[in-house]
Amino acid sequence: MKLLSNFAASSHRLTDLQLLRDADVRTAGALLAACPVMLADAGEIVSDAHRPRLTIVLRGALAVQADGEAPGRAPTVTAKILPGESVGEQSVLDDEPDPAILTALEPSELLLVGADVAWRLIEEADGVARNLLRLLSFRIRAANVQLRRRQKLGEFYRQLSMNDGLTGLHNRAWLNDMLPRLLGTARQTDRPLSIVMLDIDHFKRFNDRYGHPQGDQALRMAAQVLACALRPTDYAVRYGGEEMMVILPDTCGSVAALVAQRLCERVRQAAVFTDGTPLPHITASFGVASLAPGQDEQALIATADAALYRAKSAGRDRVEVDGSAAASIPPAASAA
Ligand SMILES: Nc1nc2c(ncn2[C@@H]2O[C@H](COP(=O)(O)OP(=O)(O)OP(=O)(O)O)[C@@H](O)[C@H]2O)c(=O)[nH]1
Repeated sequence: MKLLSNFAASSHRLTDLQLLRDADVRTAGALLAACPVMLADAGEIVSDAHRPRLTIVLRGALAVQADGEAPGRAPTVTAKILPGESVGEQSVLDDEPDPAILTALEPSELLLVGADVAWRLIEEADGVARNLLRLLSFRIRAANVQLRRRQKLGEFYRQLSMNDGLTGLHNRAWLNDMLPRLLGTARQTDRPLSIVMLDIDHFKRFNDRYGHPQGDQALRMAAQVLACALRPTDYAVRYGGEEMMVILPDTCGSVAALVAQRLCERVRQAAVFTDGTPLPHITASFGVASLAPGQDEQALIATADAALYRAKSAGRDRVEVDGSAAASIPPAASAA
């Protein structure tokens, strides 16, 4: 930066400065008179990493870049400071150098006010403290809005990472996070919890015969059946490939078997359409298990999987519950 003059010798007016709006300009003028007015070239870094100070833009513009950027990453511009505006108030109040990086966006004239003068302005020039409070309050509100936006965005991406892209159901990451918690709640409240594992029947044949996109459509349809048939307190998860899981909190095995039977019928009855053309109906096999004392999530899933395997072996398109064949639905005409 190049020294142009002190503020008293410059042509800039105090009343154009945001911090001095409606303030005691006579006192402020006397305090600022000796402060240097500097000329910064476009792209020049003008921040002082060693001392707290107020930088007031008289002409041109400054970019403020947050500190702590990862090396090699393009820094993020968090604010643009225009003529009349200032930066560094927080550093003066904290008596710490400003960690932000200030860069001139164009040839700029800057008034540099050291922390000692800035404090005298606050204490001696009426109106400066009020303007400073207004400014800081505005910045806090703007920072809060930005924070809320980031939180919402973070939540959006978190949700996205917890959902299966094809079916919209919860995914395995969600299951790994949530199932232990749901089991914990069931144990703490001494309430039952059941799960249903389901697997589309002869899905390989369906894919081979009608094509993978049509198979995808069948998976979406099955997911929709689950989403529509369950209570708001139940959860549907895409467990893997063509296998899905339903979690039924507060539900004993016999009720879970009825739910599974209802799902089995609805999957069988639902039509799969591609481009408006109906394809043969699909079926699915279901295994039901209820949380037993001392059982963890792995054991619970293994029990439901074993029941599902039995439903497959018994002819598919049916429901099997825990160890016993508690429910069985006769197979209907299917694509296979
Ligand atoms: N279209 C489609 N197919 C999938 C997807 N994920 C898994 N599959 C297919 O699902 C089929 C599963 O086949 P298998 O495990 O042999 O089981 P199946 O043919 O359903 O036979 P059973 O389970 O014994 O009734 C495989 O061909 C996979 O490619 C998917 O996202 N989309």
